[in-house]
Amino acid sequence: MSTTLITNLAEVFTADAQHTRINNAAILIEDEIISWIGAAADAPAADHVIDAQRRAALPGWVDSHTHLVFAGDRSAEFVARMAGQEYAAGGIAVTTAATRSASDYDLTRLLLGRAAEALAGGTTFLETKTGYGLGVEEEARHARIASTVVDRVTFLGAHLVPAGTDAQEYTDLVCGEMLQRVAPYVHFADVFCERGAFNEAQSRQVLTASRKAGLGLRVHGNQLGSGPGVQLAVEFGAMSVDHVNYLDDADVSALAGSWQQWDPATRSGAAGTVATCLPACDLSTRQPFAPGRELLDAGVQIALASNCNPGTSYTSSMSFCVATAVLQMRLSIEEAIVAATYGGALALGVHDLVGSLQVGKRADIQLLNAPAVAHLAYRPGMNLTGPVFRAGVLVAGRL
Ligand SMILES: N=CN[C@@H](CCC(=O)O)C(=O)O
Ligand SMILES: [Zn+2]
Repeated sequence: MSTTLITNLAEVFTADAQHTRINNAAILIEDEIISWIGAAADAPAADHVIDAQRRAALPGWVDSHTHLVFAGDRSAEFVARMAGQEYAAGGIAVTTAATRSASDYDLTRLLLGRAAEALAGGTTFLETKTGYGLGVEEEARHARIASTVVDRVTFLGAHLVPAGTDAQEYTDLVCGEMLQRVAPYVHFADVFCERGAFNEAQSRQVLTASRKAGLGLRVHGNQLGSGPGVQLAVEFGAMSVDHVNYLDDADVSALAGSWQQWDPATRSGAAGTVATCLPACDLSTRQPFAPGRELLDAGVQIALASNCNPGTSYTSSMSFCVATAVLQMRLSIEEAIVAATYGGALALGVHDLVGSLQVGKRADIQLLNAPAVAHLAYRPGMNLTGPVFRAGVLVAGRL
């Protein structure tokens, strides 16, 4: 057993249930686990000592929603959108064509590069989705490649009905052979329940089959307009419903109802459906921000994620998402950090492992080149990520 003490921290924000903040602090790591946190003056001895030079520490980001297995470029679509064009689900087909023609080597190389960018930005736990294959062989290939790089993989065969294919036939394929082929590589299944993608009946079919296959469920819902996505997610006990831009009172009540058996003070009980807000996507598609403030006030557990993908949100910067959530969505800095760490972990069902700095949790820690975590929003657009530790090992940045 080896111990490492990170000391001389100006501030530690733990992202625990009480949003505990400790000034002049230190963190002790035993192998890959946090074994002690407290005032630096009281710190135990350790085999190795790291002087954090008055930096602030917080948990590594848990990015619970990305689409990183892709090739090609859609910057022209983005430029057209900035000139007034509306975002439509059909853009997915452009990336699908480019991704299908990329070799395993190229797709892996591209994915590794994106995962490294995320890590350098402080993301220590990463989910990604398939969904640019849209055929049995391609979806299985993308799932297999993703499973070699990221922490959790989500099957999103139900992203778009490929051109020239009958919607019902394609949904049957997703729920049958495709699901069977990807299942060994994935943890979750997702469906894009939206106008131009999958309707309520088709989404229901995908969720039913995926649940039967033993996968955790997620839904892309209420992104481009109001619709049945949120209600379906709650009805099926999905772990998250993501986007949530267009919610009515019944949607918010349904989400809040799903958390009734959860005690936020002890973070115990039966978890409901996390509402995942994607502020970088909202900006890039010129959609209204998801009502994160209202959801929190209603008692809903929320997550913030990057939704890094070539169509709607080509950034993996969780710091940018946190700053935007504070500046534009009226979350406090503590609420935004918790949503981007513990909230993401809850959405992925890994909250006992990562997402907060607590004794017994994996030592996924990012240090900021700043004395307080408030600088994440106070200095928006600045790259403040310093050394990043994953399972107690320095994996990015410099001491
Ligand atoms: N909304 C569906 N899927 C992605 C966008 C995919 C694309 O346009 O390529 C999203 O989460 O925004
Ligand atoms: Zn998405």
